[in-house]
Amino acid sequence: MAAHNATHAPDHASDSVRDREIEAEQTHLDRVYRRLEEKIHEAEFLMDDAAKRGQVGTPGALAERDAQVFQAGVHLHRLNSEYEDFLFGRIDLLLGKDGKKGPDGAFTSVEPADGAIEDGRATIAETLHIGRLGVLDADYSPLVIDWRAPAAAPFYRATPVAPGRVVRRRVIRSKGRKVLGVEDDLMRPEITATLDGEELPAIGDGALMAALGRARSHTMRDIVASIQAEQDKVIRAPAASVTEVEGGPGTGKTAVALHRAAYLLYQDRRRYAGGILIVSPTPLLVAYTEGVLPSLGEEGQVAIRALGSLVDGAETTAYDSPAVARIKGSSRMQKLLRKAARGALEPVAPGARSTGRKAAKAAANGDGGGSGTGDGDGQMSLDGLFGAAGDGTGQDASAHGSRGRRTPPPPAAGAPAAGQPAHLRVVAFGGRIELDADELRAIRQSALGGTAPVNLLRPRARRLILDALWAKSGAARRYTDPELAAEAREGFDEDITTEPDFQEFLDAWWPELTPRGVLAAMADERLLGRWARRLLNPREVRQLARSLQRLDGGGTSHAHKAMGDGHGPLSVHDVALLDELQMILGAPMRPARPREADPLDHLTGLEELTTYTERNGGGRSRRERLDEERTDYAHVIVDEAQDLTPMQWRMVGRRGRHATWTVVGDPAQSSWSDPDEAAIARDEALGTRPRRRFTLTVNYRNPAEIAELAARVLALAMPGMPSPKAVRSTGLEPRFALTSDGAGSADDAALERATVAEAERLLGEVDGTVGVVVAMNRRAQARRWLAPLGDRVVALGSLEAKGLEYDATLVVSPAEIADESPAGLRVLYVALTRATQQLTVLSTERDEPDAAGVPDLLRD
Ligand SMILES: Nc1ncnc2c1ncn2[C@@H]1O[C@H](COP(=O)(O)OP(=O)(O)OP(=O)(O)O)[C@@H](O)[C@H]1O
Repeated sequence: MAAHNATHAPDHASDSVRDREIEAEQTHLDRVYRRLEEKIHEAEFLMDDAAKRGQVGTPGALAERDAQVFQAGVHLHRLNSEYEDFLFGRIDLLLGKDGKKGPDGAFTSVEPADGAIEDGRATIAETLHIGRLGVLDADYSPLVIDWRAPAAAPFYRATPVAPGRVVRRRVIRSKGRKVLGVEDDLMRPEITATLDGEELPAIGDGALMAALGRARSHTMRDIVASIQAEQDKVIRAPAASVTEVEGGPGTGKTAVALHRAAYLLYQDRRRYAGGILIVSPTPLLVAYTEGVLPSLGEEGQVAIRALGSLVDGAETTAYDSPAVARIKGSSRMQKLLRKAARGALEPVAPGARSTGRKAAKAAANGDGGGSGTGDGDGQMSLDGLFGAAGDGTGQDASAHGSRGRRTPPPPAAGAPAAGQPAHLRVVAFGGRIELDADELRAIRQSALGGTAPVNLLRPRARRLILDALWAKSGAARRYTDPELAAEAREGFDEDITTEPDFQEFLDAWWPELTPRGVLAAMADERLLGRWARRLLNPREVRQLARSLQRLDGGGTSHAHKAMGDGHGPLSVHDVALLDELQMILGAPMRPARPREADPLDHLTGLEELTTYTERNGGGRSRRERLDEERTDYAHVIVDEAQDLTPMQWRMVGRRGRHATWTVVGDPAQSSWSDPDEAAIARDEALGTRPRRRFTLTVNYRNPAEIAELAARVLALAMPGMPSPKAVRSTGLEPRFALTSDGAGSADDAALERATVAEAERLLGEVDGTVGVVVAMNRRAQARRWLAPLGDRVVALGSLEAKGLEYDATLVVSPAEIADESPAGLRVLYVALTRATQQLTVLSTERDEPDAAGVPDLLRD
């Protein structure tokens, strides 16, 4: 640890000393901005010059122009970005041991020279300013060191226990071009150091505490000014193979992951041109964190995607009930999907869909809609998509923006109107040749042999059909000369395949399958039962089929009708299934998209493979295209890794087959019920690459009072698991409230009154945000209750709270949250660790509160 162990002298510096120090930093910042302006002019000149070069027309000039425009463009963009605090740090250092300087102009040695301190006195030999980008003066002396450069590491790593050369670390707060204040930590408080003959003063109460005390908004801030030593080690860890980071709530895992992405790009921009993917559990967390990288000067090369949006065209926040999620996430689905993808081609006996249709009708009528309806097995809301019905709060518009809801289903690609043909009849050599149902089935089985992607087997099936027809025609016997036979066969094939009827037959008999179509076909309980034999039990088959009926636009008696359809709402877990199916089916051949023309092509008459214009063209941002196009990244960062299901690990693994990885998570916060199964899938995704493990131990989010309460649930959820150490305390104990005086009634009206009243109270207590966490199936209800309170209050289902934080949190009915799933206690632990300042727990009868209102689960 650095700052919270560091010594910041009591604020003894007088106002005049403080003003003088601020003024000195202002002078430096002015100098930095003057230099930045010069650099902007330089970059603009380069852009101009490059455009002229484009007209020269030789391949060399063209390539040079492209590289130059690209570099100058990136540079200009960075320089032009208005940073809130471009320059945020400073270190004052003793003379280095060997007196050598690095390429950034700073001394390289970490340890002070012998004799740098004598009789408790020392002279400052070097002062470095740290900022978001490195800036060199015209004489190449460092005006600002990039926070990621090796010379900046002591700013983060120095502690009073191991200060190295650092005597004083200063955090500078500025807005635009104005310095607002400074906060100092002394790393060697025992010595008297002088700079330019004057004693080095220490100002303020320390930077970390100042940063942690600030009110929270709806977006995360970067922590560049106060990264702590144990975090810095992770951020700067070499990118080889797999870096695993564990740590409790609030230890900065997400912050560290984001800063690591920026660090890796700085270290080796060329290597990571292949893109960095950050996988986040929810779109809420994506929205919360996506401002951090631009504030660190990095944007284009990093894609932050939620698990529900990793597959193009899918965008969902709807959750399956825990029982269904468990089935869909399990690695048993691999085999089942493979069977379904092959089975979906098979003809179906009439009436086979009746069960499915009945269930679909029930779902359409609202039965089993996710609000606690039993399925006859005595379980809670088994096949409901939590919140799938638009609740209209607008808090997560994408939640209900699943394409299927908003856009009409496209026509069924390749699906016949009247089901599968039972036989094939063609006319050749003046006679009829026929293949009956059994023969067709045998051909299909033979074509399907092996593991090749189903859609890519169609040409093989076509060939086998032609072989069978040719054999039946008896024509082969008529030709003894192989050359003549081959010629006749060619003519035969051509005659048959150019018949529109044959093409129609093929489209119907071997339609091009789509992932959504296959999922929709699995909504048929009878079919699913057949494919799931020995994989799922009958109850699981029923639960899964019912949940997939939402996808099914069907209602015909034939599975194929559903296959091009399936445009109903997806759940987050369906997305991993779609990705798996995409792999099983294989992408059919598509005609190449024509390349947009580069205007310079016309000038030069040359064809470039890619041009800067093209890479940045088409009116779409680089970021947008990165998001859309990439399925293989150079580095993959997985946040909240403890929550990935085995099927999600497979989906993410496919995006990092050649990548290095950073995987951050906390097993104590896992909402997945079978951690062992997930661990196997995680190992498969990460392969046998060597791993480096780090643990983060300090909780920067919760005050000690809240962390202590949460630790009680942790002890129940994972006995023996250590809690991270809270770094500050507010003196405010968590509050316990009841739905009505003493009784803790569970009726909805009483719960609404109590929830709204407490949220209002908390709004009055804090300047920033208030998060109200409820059980998943109360999500829509809570949003309605709280909508009138404005946008400082956010209502969240328990699974959505992951990774987020609020100044104050209200947790509604711990028992309801804990009872929701086998992982309920861990989900409750997540809910209790979201607050930076205040926490209220609201109990109902079900929580069995004691006289002080403390629910059973939270008592000592
Ligand atoms: N060194 C730091 N300086 C200032 N703030 C920090 C520091 N480290 C973490 N924080 C703050 O602590 C809070 C928690 O960080 P973060 O969300 O990254 O933790 P986490 O480990 O991902 O938590 P969870 O497991 O609950 O998702 C954030 O507000 C973050 O900005």
